[in-house]
Amino acid sequence: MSVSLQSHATARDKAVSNALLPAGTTVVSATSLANVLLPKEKGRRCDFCLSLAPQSEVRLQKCTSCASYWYCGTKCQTSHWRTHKKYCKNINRFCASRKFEQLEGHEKLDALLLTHLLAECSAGGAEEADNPDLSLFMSLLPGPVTGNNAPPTCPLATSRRPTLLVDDLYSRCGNNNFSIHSHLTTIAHGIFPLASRLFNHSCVPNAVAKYRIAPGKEVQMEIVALRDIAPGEEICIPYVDPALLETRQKIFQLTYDFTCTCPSCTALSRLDIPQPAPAGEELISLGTTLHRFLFPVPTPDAIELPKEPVHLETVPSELLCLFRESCLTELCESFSSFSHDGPFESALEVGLTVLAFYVAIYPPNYPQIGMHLLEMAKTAWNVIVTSEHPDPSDPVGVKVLPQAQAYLRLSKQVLDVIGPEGDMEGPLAEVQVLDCLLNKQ
Ligand SMILES: C[S@@+](CC[C@H](N)C(=O)[O-])C[C@H]1O[C@@H](n2cnc3c(N)ncnc32)[C@H](O)[C@@H]1O
Repeated sequence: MSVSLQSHATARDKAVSNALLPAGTTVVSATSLANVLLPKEKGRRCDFCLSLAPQSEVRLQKCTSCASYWYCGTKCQTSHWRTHKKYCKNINRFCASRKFEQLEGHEKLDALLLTHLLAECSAGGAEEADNPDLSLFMSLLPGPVTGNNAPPTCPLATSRRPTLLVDDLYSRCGNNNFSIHSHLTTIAHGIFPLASRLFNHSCVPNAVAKYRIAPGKEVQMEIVALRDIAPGEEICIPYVDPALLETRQKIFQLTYDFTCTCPSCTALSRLDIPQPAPAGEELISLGTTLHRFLFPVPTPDAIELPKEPVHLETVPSELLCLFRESCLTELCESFSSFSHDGPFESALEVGLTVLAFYVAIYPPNYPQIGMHLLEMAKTAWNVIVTSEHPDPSDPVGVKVLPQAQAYLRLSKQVLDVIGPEGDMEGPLAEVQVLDCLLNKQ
């Protein structure tokens, strides 16, 4: 393995690289011990491999016994039966019970994940000693949420009662629960003990988790280096979205029981971020100043992405009020609305400000930056194809085409580091299609 554990002053251990790991390297790859689909994905995706139902009319196969679990084929259904048979007969009664009905949405998901985990513990050959993944899971640090708060679980049909206590399992679930995502959309939650054992959190991480989803194959988590990682350097991943500038420290304390001391949190604790957050016209005007500060180039097509994380201390003090969560939320909503419904020119303007925020908040090569640049390239393409050309000597395309090409080039530069992820036919395929269209112009 390219990493080893060393002791850490406050986090028990940390993962350090054994050699130079170039950007894009898969540091660790693992399958889940247990996972659960989000309710919105039930029936759309296979409950075993998590892949989407084919686009055609071919439907997923239901489990004929409970009719509540769906599979893309016999192979997945057979593989899932090893654990699914433990709760298949009882799951519908459990989900219709008052104690389950009364739970909040996220607690229902936890209850099902815990049920899947218990089924794994009681499946044949799954005693802790026989199952390295299970013993690794039990070696994880328990979180601050103690077992007494464990949600109800579905009764299991088994003569082999799990020897592990529900409370002990649950106390390790909250702080070791990954959001499985495809192209940045969360589709499921999962337990990946090896990644949990190895990686601490940073809001300026040098690696991220991605998931490979393919029909008939267990979902694979890969931890990918975002930049070159030097030998002996600690490898950290983000536990929560670093864009949660105001709430993330609270989440670390409540869910993970630590205070983050990464360079971004240290800078934020020293800076005096003024209240109230700007909104409306003032937000647009300050946001434009932020993008001019971060991209001091004459035209948008000359933009280059910084090679190092932006130090928040270097941002002019009159722009610090932008680092309230409501600012990015408002700008992202405007970008999304303009890029869907137009005017597309306005989307490009707001989009540049969103890009400036992302570059200030996320480290280089962070997936959100690449995905946003792809949306910018698509929007620029929409400006070109929807514009009327009243003056043939000055078509909009002459101005916007270089922008579209620049955004696409930068998007590819970022997304290539992370490589293929999620369901097939993702953003990298879109980059290819757009590349053909733009280079024909
Ligand atoms: C998934 S485990 C990470 C592996 C852990 N270091 C170990 O030795 O098992 C998560 C726990 O590690 C600790 N941790 C993770 N990141 C940390 C950080 N940046 N600072 C302090 N503690 C951290 C917290 O106790 C957290 O609940």
